[in-house]
Amino acid sequence: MIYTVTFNPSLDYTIRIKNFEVGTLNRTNYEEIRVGGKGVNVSIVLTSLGVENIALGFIAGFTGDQIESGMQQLGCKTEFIRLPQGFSRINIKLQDETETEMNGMGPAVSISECERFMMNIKRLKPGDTLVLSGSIPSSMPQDMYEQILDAVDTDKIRVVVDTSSNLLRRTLAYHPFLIKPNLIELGELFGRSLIDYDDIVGCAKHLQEEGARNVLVSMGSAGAILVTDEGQVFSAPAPSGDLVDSIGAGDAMVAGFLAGYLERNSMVDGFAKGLAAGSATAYKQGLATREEIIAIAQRM
Ligand SMILES: Nc1ncnc2c1ncn2[C@@H]1O[C@H](COP(=O)(O)OP(=O)(O)OP(=O)(O)O)[C@@H](O)[C@H]1O
Ligand SMILES: O=P(O)(O)OC[C@@]1(O)O[C@H](CO)[C@@H](O)[C@@H]1O
Repeated sequence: MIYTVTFNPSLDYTIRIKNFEVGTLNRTNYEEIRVGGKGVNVSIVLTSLGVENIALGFIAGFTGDQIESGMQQLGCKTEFIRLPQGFSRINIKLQDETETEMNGMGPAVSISECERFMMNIKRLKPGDTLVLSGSIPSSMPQDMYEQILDAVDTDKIRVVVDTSSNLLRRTLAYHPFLIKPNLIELGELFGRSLIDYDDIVGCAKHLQEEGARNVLVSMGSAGAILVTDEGQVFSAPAPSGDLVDSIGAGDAMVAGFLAGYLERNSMVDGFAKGLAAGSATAYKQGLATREEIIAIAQRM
């Protein structure tokens, strides 16, 4: 079984405003609300690809109800812990010439609720996959990912981590099966901006020395590079297409990678499906469906 973890799921309110101006009234010319949060997005794409999974995390209030029912309508299995107070966040994605994101702080999570969450982790079995995605709300212990990794045997459970650079680095000592930094996050980890192929591969290998097994570096329109624990390096540009909205492309890539990898335990299949799922998502509004991913994969 694959379990995805999203501590702070969201409703993503995507709006377009022509010539957005700060400090004045702006009106939208496009708006849409979708269920979001990194692990939630991974669950939605996995489900669309026919890969069974369970979404874990916390929800609260009317927005939390909407997140849960929205996911269930998409066929996802959810086992969220419902918080007694507050509401799950609404993240604003403002599209103008550029993309501006305003992510909410989300509801407060108490220590006892964190302890309750840890009970979920105890039930993981050898062969399961655990996807740790996204930020940790400020109300929660910032070592929550480490607490989880302390409780699982990462030799027997495949752990995938996709989170901000500082939280990501703290998980490396636990030997996660896969980490997926984007180019900016990888650059933050090494204190410089990365553009050179050899430099990127070198940094990925450095993260392996720090403990990561496989490192998938996503590079937006430039595609991705995968450095495996067997020393192979795969790299490919993104398949061609017209960018519509890249939000969730990284999450789709994680889901595509897992779906592709788990079919035959093949890194190259994971890499190809991850790339297809990421770009298929970037070329449409919202997350790509199975059909859209297959269509892109067929012309790669
Ligand atoms: N503009 C784009 N054109 C084509 N493919 C893209 C584009 N943006 C993203 N992708 C595809 O999606 C993959 C992941 O994208 P990206 O590197 O932006 O991840 P990310 O920063 O984690 O994304 P996000 O946080 O928005 O989910 C890329 O490797 C690529 O295959
Ligand atoms: O605030 P976090 O947890 O870092 O990221 C949350 C988020 O921006 O990531 C997803 C896209 O990857 C969105 O659906 C969601 O709004």
